[in-house]
Amino acid sequence: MAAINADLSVNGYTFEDIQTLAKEILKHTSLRPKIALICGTGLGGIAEVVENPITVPYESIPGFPVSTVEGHSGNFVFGTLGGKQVLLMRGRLHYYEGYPMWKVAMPVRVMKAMGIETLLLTNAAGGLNPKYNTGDLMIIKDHIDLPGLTGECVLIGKNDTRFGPRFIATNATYDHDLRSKFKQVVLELGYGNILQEGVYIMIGGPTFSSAAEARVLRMFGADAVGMSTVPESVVGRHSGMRIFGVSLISDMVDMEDGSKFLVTHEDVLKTANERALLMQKVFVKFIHLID
Ligand SMILES: O=P(O)(O)O[C@H]1O[C@H](CO)[C@@H](O)[C@H]1O
Ligand code: HPA
Repeated sequence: MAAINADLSVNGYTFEDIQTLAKEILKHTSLRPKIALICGTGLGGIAEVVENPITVPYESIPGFPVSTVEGHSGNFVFGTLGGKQVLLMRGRLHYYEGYPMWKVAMPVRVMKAMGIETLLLTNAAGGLNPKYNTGDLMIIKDHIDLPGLTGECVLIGKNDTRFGPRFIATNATYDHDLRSKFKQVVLELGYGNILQEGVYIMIGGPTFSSAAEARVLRMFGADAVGMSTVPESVVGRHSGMRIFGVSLISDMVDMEDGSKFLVTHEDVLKTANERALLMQKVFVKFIHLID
């Protein structure tokens, strides 16, 4: 296998590095999926319903970073879901783990090099919209890239146009057709009462928001807050992929001064666990409907 050069001036991984990683991963399977799903915190259970799974641990891929967060196991899983070939990323990389932004989203470039055309993003997020409840599913209709707005956009650095153009529009990132298909599936399964559609804001983490910060995020127009997803969707968009995202509202963010409720990662995992079966059912039917 060729060496990974990781040239920092071109966002760490060169175009050739990405092709090398893709080829290395594809050696494990003859499947060539066009749909990929990134599993959010505690949402890796979706991989358990993948038929004839082929698991490729990140640590078996030379030059690939590992996931360090509980609830993210660190494997690619190839197989069939809803009658379609799929690639699952079970274990994402986060900025707060100490990875630079370009590394956080690098797997999306590898996916593109493997032939992925549609990227499905899932995450656990804190609810900011007072109408939401813990356990709700929020289709992402738009995002706020808070790190990007403050100088940490994932696309910063020299641009190699083989990945995508220097400047890209990020409005209308989340595909309308996929959003309505997902809505249809959740309604058909009888879960319309927990379905929301809203704006996701990314913070760097790993601190959960203070009450004053949470009020600011709400004032910005965000409905849910998390520490992921946006770099992946921006890189997916940059490379011309169709994007869909959904947040599981794992906790309601406290905005009251002096409140005694202190959210923990265990709370987030608990909600994800409670919704694991539903997420499996929804994604099997949803993926079945994707062209
Ligand atoms: O966004 P995902 O990976 O689902 O995880 C969310 O849950 C973790 C906090 O409990 C953070 O990593 C946050 O981003
Ligand atoms: N805040 C930020 N990120 C999160 C939260 C939260 O409340 N829940 C899950 N990820």
